[in-house]
Amino acid sequence: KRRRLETPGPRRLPLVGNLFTGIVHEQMAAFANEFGSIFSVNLFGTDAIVVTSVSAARELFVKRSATYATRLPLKMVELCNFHQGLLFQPDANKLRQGRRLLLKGMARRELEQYQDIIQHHTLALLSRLLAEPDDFMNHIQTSMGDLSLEIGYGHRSTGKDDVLARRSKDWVTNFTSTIAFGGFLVNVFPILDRLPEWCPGAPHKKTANAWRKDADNFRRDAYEMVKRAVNTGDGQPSIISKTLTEFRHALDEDVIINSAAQMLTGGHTTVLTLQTFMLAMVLHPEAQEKAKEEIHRVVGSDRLPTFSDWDDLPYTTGIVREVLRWHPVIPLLPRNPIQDDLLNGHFVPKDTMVIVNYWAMLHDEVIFPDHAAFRPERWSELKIDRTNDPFEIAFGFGRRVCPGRAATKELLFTIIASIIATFKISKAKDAHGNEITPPEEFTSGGVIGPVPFKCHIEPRSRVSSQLIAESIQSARIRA
Ligand code: HEM
Repeated sequence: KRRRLETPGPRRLPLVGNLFTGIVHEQMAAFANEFGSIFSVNLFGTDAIVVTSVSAARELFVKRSATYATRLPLKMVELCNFHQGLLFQPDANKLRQGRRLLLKGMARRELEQYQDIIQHHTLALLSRLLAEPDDFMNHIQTSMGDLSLEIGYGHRSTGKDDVLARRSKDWVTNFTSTIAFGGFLVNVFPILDRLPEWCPGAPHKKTANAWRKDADNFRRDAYEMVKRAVNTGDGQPSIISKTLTEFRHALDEDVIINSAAQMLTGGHTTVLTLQTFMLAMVLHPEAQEKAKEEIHRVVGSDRLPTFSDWDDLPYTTGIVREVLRWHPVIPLLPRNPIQDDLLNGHFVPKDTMVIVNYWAMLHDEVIFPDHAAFRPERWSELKIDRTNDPFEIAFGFGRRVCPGRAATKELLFTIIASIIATFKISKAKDAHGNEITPPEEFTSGGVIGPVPFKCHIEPRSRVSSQLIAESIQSARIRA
């Protein structure tokens, strides 16, 4: 018999529960003002707990990590067999193995061996921005997708016609579509899966069958490609080739296949974060100018910034943190307790969906006054610590914290600082010469990014274009 949640929360309507008609994570954050940082909601009959403060998140996901380390898959994720990666892995042993693989593969000291790959794709992005600036949204996606594919599988994309890169892109797109609660009706009403495929209420079945087949084939083909190369001794350095060479016997083969593919979907968050950065630069030219002055003063104009400049560029690091805070790419993500629990004296049954509201934590008005504004200077005013640093919040907590966090910090800083150093990003103009101000509008779903917008991108000077060309040349010589 279903027991009702006793945790206080907003009043529900019959059948539908709490209706969220606007931006869900913002509306869920607003309820915290009335009900505190842990409250309950009902989503079309499913009871859920929402967590909106860092201290509450640490209490649950760090102190009570054994209870809250699980994340149950949404129905569509399960139907597509996408829960075999890491994000929704239900098997504790496979989860441990998969996390070991990625944490080891993506550790900062490991990344040093991939410096040439990171530099290659950073420069590829800069040169694409130089050649076809209007297509910047796609360039970011292509460059970051290619980067993940090369670090993960040792495969260097040959460009638009590269079959593996296209299949990888499809896998990432399909995976991210399934993880939005409202993206498929069957996620909201799992009972719909009992309908036969021909029934109008079950269009998800055909999609799930096709996506499952494509993903299973892609993940296996990509893995077999590396395995063959390792066996013949001509594998390029990559996370999988290293795994196969160094600790193949400690891991199940299906864990290697699925965890590596999860890295590609994880990498998509950097695409959306960099697109958010571009929007911030168009809307806040003053921030862009300050960062440019800082970079030119500290780094000079005869080399591109690298991660070793992090400590010397506080305003630029403020931009990186503010981009992650302003519109976090993952605003919400669930966890589920593996046993009944008590929260502030309120009963939480096993398997309840506990929604972590990262957006609410990063928009806490007490910690981040004028929270909706993009203000990189707030990071010089704040004493940065675990209660406010986006690198300690936007990447999750405890046992399930993002394994890509250290790599992302390095990558985002290097690319953002390099773009600011070499390009001026400003508003595009319409046919009459009027500036077009893009709206601060974001997609909805499990991972979010800005809706496509236009901007004007030009090299800061002839020296900037030369710097990009020379960096490409010297990278080629080194390779
Ligand atoms: C801006 C960039 C990124 C953000 C904001 C981000 C954020 C997150 C968050 C919030 C989680 C859930 C953590 C939790 O439940 O406590 C997560 C998990 C994960 N992330 Fe990231 N991530 C980013 C980049 C990456 C990258 C580059 C990778 C590539 C390896 C990656 C791979 C993963 C994986 C595999 C998981 C699942 C871990 C698990 O469930 O145990 N992420 N990420």
